[in-house]
Amino acid sequence: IFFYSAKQEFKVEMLKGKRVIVTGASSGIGEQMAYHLARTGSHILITARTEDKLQKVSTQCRELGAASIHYVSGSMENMAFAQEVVKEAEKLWGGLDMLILNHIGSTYFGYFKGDTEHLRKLLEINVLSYVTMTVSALPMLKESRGSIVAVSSLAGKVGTPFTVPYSTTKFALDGFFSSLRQMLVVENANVSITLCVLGYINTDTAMKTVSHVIRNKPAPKEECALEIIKSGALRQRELHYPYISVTIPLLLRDWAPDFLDSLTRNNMDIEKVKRT
Ligand SMILES: NC(=O)C1=CN([C@@H]2O[C@H](COP(=O)(O)OP(=O)(O)OC[C@H]3O[C@@H](n4cnc5c(N)ncnc54)[C@H](OP(=O)(O)O)[C@@H]3O)[C@@H](O)[C@H]2O)C=CC1
Ligand SMILES: CC(C)CCC[C@@H](C)[C@H]1CC[C@H]2[C@@H]3C(=O)C=C4C[C@@H](O)CC[C@]4(C)[C@H]3CC[C@]12C
Repeated sequence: IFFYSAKQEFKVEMLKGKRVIVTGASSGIGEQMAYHLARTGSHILITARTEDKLQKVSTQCRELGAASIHYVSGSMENMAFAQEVVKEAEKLWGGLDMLILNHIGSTYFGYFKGDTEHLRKLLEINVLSYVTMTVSALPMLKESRGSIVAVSSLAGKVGTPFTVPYSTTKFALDGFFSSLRQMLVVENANVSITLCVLGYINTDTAMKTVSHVIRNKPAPKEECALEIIKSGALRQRELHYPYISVTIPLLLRDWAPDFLDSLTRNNMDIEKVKRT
């Protein structure tokens, strides 16, 4: 099976002229995904809260060769806004080929003090808005035999310390999208779901939040963004990026969980985490 099932190769033409939504595209990995999509000549709709940043990203996308570029600004705390973004795609293009869910609400890397309200808000932004957009986009995606890409984390597959609310939301994405993937097969719907399991990436937010604590080197956001887009276009079930630093912990997870837990802690300078 290994030798005869040659993997399909990614080609730029796969995305040329495709209609794609990218959320959280005003900075970090989402911004880089918009640039890669622009280079492949896709129709792009980007969203986040900060309008002036979206404007700058749009200008850059136009220069890089996007077939078309639009943005809508608003907060994913609001489910009506999540629906509105999908409706905007329908208005613009009358259909959709790929939905890339990438935004997250801001969170802390530190001690969990039982702040249920923060967790509730984060569940809304990181999970419920993903569900809302998926539900609104599914009719169009079924029609186009399109793809859903959900950006998650190693912290949404294994327990990492200091990320209690964040990990809660990312584990939930695995539950929702893995079960939905099964349902789409049962219903004979040809819509692919890709869950992206990412390790530590060098975005400004991540560097500001954890670079003083995490000992290993972050992977580049540009390459990360490209791998996410490729995995979506190839309709892969999961992306592990960076490959080794995600795949090894996932292999250890079910067989040596305590060992993995200690490995993860040893990778951090725990003394440097603020105790406020
Ligand atoms: N960087 C890392 O080390 C890792 C990142 N990931 C995942 O990668 C993805 C991207 O992360 P990264 O690029 O680092 O994050 P960034 O902080 O750089 O980007 C987050 C994006 O989400 C937007 N956003 C924030 N709050 C809201 C809101 N309430 N409503 C709508 N949009 C919002 C931000 O724009 P604005 O503020 O303008 O709204 C921004 O565009 C996330 O899903 C994250 O979990 C996974 C593993 C590791
Ligand atoms: C087996 C171990 C060596 C691996 C440990 C990897 C750990 C340390 C890595 C894997 C995923 C990473 C987090 C992540 O997914 C996203 C964010 C959000 C961002 O805004 C702030 C940083 C934060 C919390 C990252 C912190 C570091 C994490 C936990």
